[in-house]
Order: sequence, then structure tokens, then C-alpha cells
Amino acid sequence: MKILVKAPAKINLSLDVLHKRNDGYHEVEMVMTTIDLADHIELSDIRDNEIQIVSQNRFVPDDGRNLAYQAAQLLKDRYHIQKGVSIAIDKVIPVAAGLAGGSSDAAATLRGLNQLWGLGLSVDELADLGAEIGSDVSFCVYGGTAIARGRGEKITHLQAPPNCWVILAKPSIGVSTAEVYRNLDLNHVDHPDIQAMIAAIERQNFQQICNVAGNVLENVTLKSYPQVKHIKDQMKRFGADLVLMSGSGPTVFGLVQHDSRLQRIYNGLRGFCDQVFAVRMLGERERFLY
Ligand SMILES: C[C@@](CO)(OP(=O)(O)O)[C@H](O)COP(=O)(O)OP(=O)(O)OC[C@H]1O[C@@H](n2ccc(N)nc2=O)[C@H](O)[C@@H]1O
Ligand SMILES: Nc1ncnc2c1ncn2[C@@H]1O[C@H](COP(=O)(O)OP(=O)(O)O)[C@@H](O)[C@H]1O
Repeated sequence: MKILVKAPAKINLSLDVLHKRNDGYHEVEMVMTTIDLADHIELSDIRDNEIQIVSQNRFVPDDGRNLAYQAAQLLKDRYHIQKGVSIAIDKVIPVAAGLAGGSSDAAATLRGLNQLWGLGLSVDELADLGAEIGSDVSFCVYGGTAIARGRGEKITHLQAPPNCWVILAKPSIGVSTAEVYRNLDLNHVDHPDIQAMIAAIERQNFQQICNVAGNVLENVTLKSYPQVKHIKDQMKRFGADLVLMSGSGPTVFGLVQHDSRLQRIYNGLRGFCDQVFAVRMLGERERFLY
């Protein structure tokens, strides 16, 4: 049997880091939302009792380093599954981009194998398993829009932000999340107002969302990679309503409400940046509920 699952990327509308914890992780408070830029994953039964990763993308590991592999291994171990699976990843989300591509592949694999292997797990159980793989995996199991706390795995659902375009531009560098957190100096950060972001989403106030958005990791990545600053400046100049880096970067996203400005920003960015996407937020329309 074969199962197809969609693995959408996320952006962080706001990202705050509260403190460094004793376990080495950072306590965060983030507002995240899934966007219509997705990897497609095909899960197929195979004869041998093993996990195979198939991907055309040379940046995607095909062994135990792959987060989708880790998701399958976790389910096999926890539920004593004596079956094999082939995981074909059609990679659309740029790798090491701050868009949670690997985490979303892992989450999609958890959802898909739950079906393929008839495990009958609830979405909350899958999210708990996801937290064992990575901090962003629980959010990706649910999708939609949410506040993520703890190290990212404590999820509170929110309604979708008002409809708008999301323009993404990724410079041709990859960023290590661990390194960005390591270089963060919590004595010198401007904390975004997460409560104001939540209120703005609840009131469906697009302008207020743009006013209060912030990401404490942005300056860390900007310092090491001036290309990111250049993209930010250009996206602002072309007229995006909000311009912010997603997660640990280096992808920069712009929010735009009016269709008329979209083409201008997209074309302007394509002039000097290879990877540019214009997509919609998925909001809560495609929250995974099973
Ligand atoms: C920054 C964020 C924002 O959404 O996303 P990305 O930029 O990676 O997409 C996340 O916090 C990333 O989550 P994720 O990529 O799942 O992180 P993990 O694999 O769990 O951790 C990678 C490394 O980042 C650091 N880390 C991660 C999460 C956290 N709350 N504190 C940390 O200090 C740790 O050094 C850890 O070893
Ligand atoms: N399925 C996967 N897709 C992409 N990268 C993966 C995957 N599994 C593991 N990785 C590894 O995870 C690292 C982070 O990738 P990714 O999840 O795309 O970025 P980010 O953490 O910035 O959102 C990459 O360097 C890559 O080697």
C-alpha cells in the first residue's frame, strides 16, 4: 500500500527567547503558522524490514540523520512494528532555511505511518512523539497557527491570521539552528511582544500583526550573513507590509495584503535571489485533525 502526505513549511510570525535552560535548550515563546509551500512524501510498504529514504535533493540525508527516518524508527521501536517502509521525499522546501522542512517531513511521516500501519494514535499522541525528534516537530504534526512554548513543543492553537500573501526569499546559504542559538546574547535582545501578536491575530488586525512582529534570532544571523540584511532591505523597498527573518534563518519572509504589490516584490527579488516563492498562509484551514 502507498500513502501520500503533505509536509508544509512554517514561518515564525514572532519568536522570543526567554532564557537558556539547564538542559542546553532555550525556553521560547513563538507564534507560528503553516504556509502553502510543501514537501510531498510518499510512504510505501516494502518487503524488507528496513527504512529506506529516497530523495533527489543532495542536501537531504538518506540515512538515520534524516528526521523522517527518525520518525519511522521511533514508531517501529515504540510499537514493535516488524515492517519496512520506503519514504520518498519530493523536496520543495529549501533545506536549512528556517522553514522547518525536516521537522515537517518527520511530522508528515508520523501522520502517514499512523495510517499505513493502522496504529490508531491521536494527533496529540503523535505530537508528543514528535517532540522526541525535534523541537519544531510537534507544531508540524498539528499545522495551522499556534503559540509554541517550552523548547517549542508546548502548543496552544490560534485562529488563522487574516488572509495575505507570503513572499519568501532564501539566499544561497544554509544556517545551523544550534549555532544561531549558541551565538544569541540574551543580555542584548529586543523582546517582541508576543501577547500583542496573539491579540492582533484574535482581532484579525493585519496592520497590528505587522507592527508587533519580531524575531530575537534575526540579529544573530544578520551579523554573520549580510546577504540576509540585503534581502530584508530590498523587500521593504519593494513595498512588503512586514519583512522578517523566519526562525534561525536565513529565509526572509514578507507579508503583503494587496495583490497589486505582489508581482512587483516578486520580480524585484528574482533579480538577485534564486529562491523566491509567493504563497498563501494555510492558517487553520489545513490543520491536521486526525
Ligand atoms: C529556530 C526554530 C524556530 O522555529 O526553527 P528553525 O529555524 O530551525 O526552523 C526552532 O526553535 C528550532 O527547532 P528545531 O530545528 O526543531 O530544533 P532542534 O532540532 O530541537 O534543536 C537543534 C538545536 O537548536 C538548539 N535549540 C533548539 C530549540 C530550542 N528551543 N533551544 C535551542 O537551544 C539546540 O542547540 C539544539 O541542539
Ligand atoms: N527530511 C529532511 N529534509 C531536510 N533536511 C533534513 C531532513 N532530515 C534531516 N535534515 C537535516 O536537518 C538540517 C536542518 O534542515 P531543515 O529542517 O530543512 O532546516 P531548519 O531547521 O532551518 O528549518 C539539514 O542540515 C539537514 O541535513
